[in-house]
Amino acid sequence: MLGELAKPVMYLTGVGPKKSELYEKLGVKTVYDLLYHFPRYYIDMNEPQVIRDAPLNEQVVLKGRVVRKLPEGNIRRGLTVYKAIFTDDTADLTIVIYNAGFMFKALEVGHEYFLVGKLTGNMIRREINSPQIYPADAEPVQPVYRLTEGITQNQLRLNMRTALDSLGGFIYEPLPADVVREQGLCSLNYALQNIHYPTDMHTLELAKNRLVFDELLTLALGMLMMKSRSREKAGCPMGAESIDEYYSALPFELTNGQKDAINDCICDMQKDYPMNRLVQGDVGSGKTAVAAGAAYFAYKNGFQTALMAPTEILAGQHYETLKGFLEPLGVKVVLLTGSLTPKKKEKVKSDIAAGEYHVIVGTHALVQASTEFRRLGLVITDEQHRFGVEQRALLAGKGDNPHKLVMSATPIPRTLALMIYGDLDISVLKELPKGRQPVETYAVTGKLRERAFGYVKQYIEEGRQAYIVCPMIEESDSDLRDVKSYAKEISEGVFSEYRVGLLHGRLSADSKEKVMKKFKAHELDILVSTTVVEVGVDVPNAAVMIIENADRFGLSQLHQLRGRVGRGEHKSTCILITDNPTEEVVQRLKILSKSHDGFEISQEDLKLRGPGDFFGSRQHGLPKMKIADMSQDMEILVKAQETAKEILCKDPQLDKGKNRGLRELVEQLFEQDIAND
Ligand SMILES: Nc1ncnc2c1ncn2[C@@H]1O[C@H](COP(=O)(O)OP(=O)(O)OP(=O)(O)O)[C@@H](O)[C@H]1O
Repeated sequence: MLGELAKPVMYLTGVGPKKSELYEKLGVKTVYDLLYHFPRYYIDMNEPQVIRDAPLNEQVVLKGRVVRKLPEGNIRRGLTVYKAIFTDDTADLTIVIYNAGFMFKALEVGHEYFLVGKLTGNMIRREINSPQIYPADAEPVQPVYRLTEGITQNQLRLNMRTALDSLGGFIYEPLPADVVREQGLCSLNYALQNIHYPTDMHTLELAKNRLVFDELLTLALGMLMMKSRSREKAGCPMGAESIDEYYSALPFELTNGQKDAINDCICDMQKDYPMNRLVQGDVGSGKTAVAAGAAYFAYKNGFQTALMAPTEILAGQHYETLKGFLEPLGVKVVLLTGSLTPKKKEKVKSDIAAGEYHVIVGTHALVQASTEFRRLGLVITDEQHRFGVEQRALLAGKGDNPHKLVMSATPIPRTLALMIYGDLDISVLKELPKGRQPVETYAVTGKLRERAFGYVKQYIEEGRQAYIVCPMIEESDSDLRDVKSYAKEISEGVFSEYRVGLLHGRLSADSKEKVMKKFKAHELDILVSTTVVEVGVDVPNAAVMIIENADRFGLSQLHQLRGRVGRGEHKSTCILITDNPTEEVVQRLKILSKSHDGFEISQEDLKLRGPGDFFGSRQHGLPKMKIADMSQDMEILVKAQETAKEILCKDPQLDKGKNRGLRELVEQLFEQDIAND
């Protein structure tokens, strides 16, 4: 299908072997890769500003002519400055170029140019330093690409032009004609020409829409095909056992959401293909009780359950919780982590293989090839976005195609969740357990730290516990707080009469576990910690949290951190301290004082910080997107999903001739992902 496009870039006129090595650093090996190396942004010269009105100290686009070139000056050795006077008849300015004599020489008096750069000086004497200069007949929208050392913007543009021209206007169209028509898309040929060299912003929009649609459609097809493939295989169908005794043994009444989610699982696990379900719930919504219910159902049916957590701390905690819920009912629970001694590990593993344990909780050690199960029926993963699709598949490969349950607190819109977890069904825990009060949240400057400490004291005196979170482990050159010196300072100073513990990621797994155990058992009053407490740590008696350098964290992360308090019936407080109270920081932190809804907060975070890492595909284990941004391209995402469903409904394996191009796209996208890992 690729034909000409599969040719190595080396064979393009103007590239050659040396440059093609540099191109590899950009992930560009073939002409196809080059064409899909999309611009980061564009410079639009369609509507240049007039010099007289152009603002100072901002990026501007100007059009005019060179009036005069001034004699060159040598500021010091190795630094030559070239100047020219430029006008558009509303005002003049001086172009200043350092060292790049070739650029200066190319300027011709009387000729017209576009200048792109920052105007400095004042309204009487304007200057533009080292501007980008384009002849007046250049293409009006100029792409700006991600580069690597040795390849300049102009070279890349030139090579791109050559690549586009070499295709002679013909590019294989992978989408079926009816899809292109129904979705009102432009052709792929048009899209590729115009994503690089749009004549204006409208053509760019058309091109972008088409390419984003292609990418999201491919992704949606792939995810749906994975889902249906897993349904083809027989699973571990279970019988309709009652789990009433689980409900009655719990120390609390489940919320309706929790009950529905457990029922969803029970229903799924009775089918003859494996369950693939995501339980999504905001911080503290009680996902573990859902997991335990599903595990108990598997137990009643004579199957083992494996629960995989992202950290040792969490694995330890899940182990304690599940033991508490399930052992009174006769279920044997065991913890299997990387930090067990080799001898102990061997023993635990052989007991698991012999079927001595019913529920096995652990970290990645669980996925190691050497762990054998006797009768694995259910695999639960916590916070799956840290694992990714392939890892999940690895664990699921054990046993006889077991049921799969994923728990996630990541608040993402449903459509997006469907895409990210496209191969999963979703249960959402909408409400929090009864009696929870919203965590009172204050954003203050460091000046109020003493008062914040006063609050903490008050809580401790009432029998509660406190977290203090800092961004760093050790002291560094930055002004950021670190847990080590902080813990020392407060335990020798303001909190000397209390028990202070220290937790961070560089402690050994054993020490981490010990500290967490002590904190859980209320043998510590204050835990000074890095963000290792962020995900899932559950100590309901902890009711106050101070977060230092709060401006360093994203809102969603702060929401996760804050979610460590307010998990019991006690009134709770979270104090965000910042020594950088700019207007923007204050606005951002205020959102947390107002909202307690993870979904709303993540939307705000998106608006303020842009998609960033949160939607980074690596986090979700999805193939990398080249142009689609799943947080921004929501409308196209929905259309792509609908189209994918329609196509697969008629042609589940994309075998038909007209869908063959799509099939190749799917294979390419998913294979590439595996290759990159
Ligand atoms: N229905 C309920 N009523 C009262 N308490 C509950 C209920 N369900 C769970 N809990 C308790 O609420 C706390 C939070 O539950 P859990 O740790 O499962 O939350 P989570 O959804 O995993 O949250 P996070 O994403 O923050 O880790 C636990 O102490 C748990 O025992």
